[in-house]
Amino acid sequence: MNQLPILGITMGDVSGIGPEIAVKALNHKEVYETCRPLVVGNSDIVKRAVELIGNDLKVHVIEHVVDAEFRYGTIDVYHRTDFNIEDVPYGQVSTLGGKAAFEAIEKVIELAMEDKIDATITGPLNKEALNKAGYHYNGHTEIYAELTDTKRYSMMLAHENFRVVHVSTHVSLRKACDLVKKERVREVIEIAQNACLSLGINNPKIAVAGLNPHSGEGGLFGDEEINEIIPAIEDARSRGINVEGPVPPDTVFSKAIGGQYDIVVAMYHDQGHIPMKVVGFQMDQSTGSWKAVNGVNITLGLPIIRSSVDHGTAFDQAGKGTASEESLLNAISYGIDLAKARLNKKKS
Ligand SMILES: NC(=O)C1=CN([C@@H]2O[C@H](COP(=O)(O)OP(=O)(O)OC[C@H]3O[C@@H](n4cnc5c(N)ncnc54)[C@H](O)[C@@H]3O)[C@@H](O)[C@H]2O)C=CC1
Ligand SMILES: O=C(CO)COP(=O)(O)O
Repeated sequence: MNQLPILGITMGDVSGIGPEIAVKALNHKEVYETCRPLVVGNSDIVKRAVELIGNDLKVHVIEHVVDAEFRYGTIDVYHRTDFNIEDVPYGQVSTLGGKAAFEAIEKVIELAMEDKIDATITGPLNKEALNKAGYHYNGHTEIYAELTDTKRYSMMLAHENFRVVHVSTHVSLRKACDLVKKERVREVIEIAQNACLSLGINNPKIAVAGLNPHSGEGGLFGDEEINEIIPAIEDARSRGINVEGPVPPDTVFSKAIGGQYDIVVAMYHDQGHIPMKVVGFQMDQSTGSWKAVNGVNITLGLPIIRSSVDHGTAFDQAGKGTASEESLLNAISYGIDLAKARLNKKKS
């Protein structure tokens, strides 16, 4: 590739830590050596974040992607949604915050669908604010699926070589059990396989977690494994996919971290999220503050690339200048790799 990929970065909810971590990430010179980043969102909010951090980054407002300078020291901002920043104080849920977040996502998706940018990178949304503003979605995943007209998709979390893809995400635990169906499990196995291939992993080894304790213990603790999960695995195997399971959910993640699997298919949100965050989020015992907040959230199955932080809006830390930009840097790095793989695939 002659030119570096163009990344459109949203700040998520403007009352959270999203703007701060966007500005902190773009203060890393090496980011500009690997991609051409621009921020999509309100330019006054970016200026507020620059003031909060106290660095000397300039803000360059653009109306078209071609106007961007992509130069370290200046943040190109594709301005969206006018409002007074006093109306969106730090740490508060507001309809304005929800509206601004949605409009930035809508725009970044449009830019990617029009091939004006190569990947989208998203900051954390506050789902309460989003819904208060009248956008009735559970998160980015569902917004992206609808606005790109995608029917087969799934959420993947990754921390280095540890990857988890989910059969369901933002539903109640009760409903999540009902969503463990052969067709969906098989679909997610295929999505996992394609994700690994696009990351350059040949013949990926996929583990499918069970739903119940000890994967149901032969039907003693639930029959989803027998009726839904095993048939899905057998079906995927018959199509040449290197898949194993149901692996008891209490040990499957340790095995994956130990290098036995390239990706794990988790049956519901917290089954996959908890191990990922135990690994990526590390608290300092002596200070009680976070010393690491790592990991990335990728929506698989879309016609465009969406890579995201895997933490939330952290309203408790908003406006304090203490937020970590690590997860956003992870998301940028993943977005670059996926964009390069995609551009290479288009060429071949
Ligand atoms: N990618 C996204 O858009 C995500 C959005 N959310 C949303 O965020 C909101 C708050 O969710 P919570 O469950 O409280 O999770 P959270 O991730 O915002 O906060 C959990 C803990 O981690 C800390 N934390 C999070 N990110 C940090 C960072 N970059 N640097 C330092 N500390 C950090 C927070 O201060 C808090 O102590 C909810 O509305 C939730 O739906 C949650 C996860 C992902
Ligand atoms: O809340 C999240 C993970 O639990 C993030 O969801 P989205 O990626 O759909 O916004």
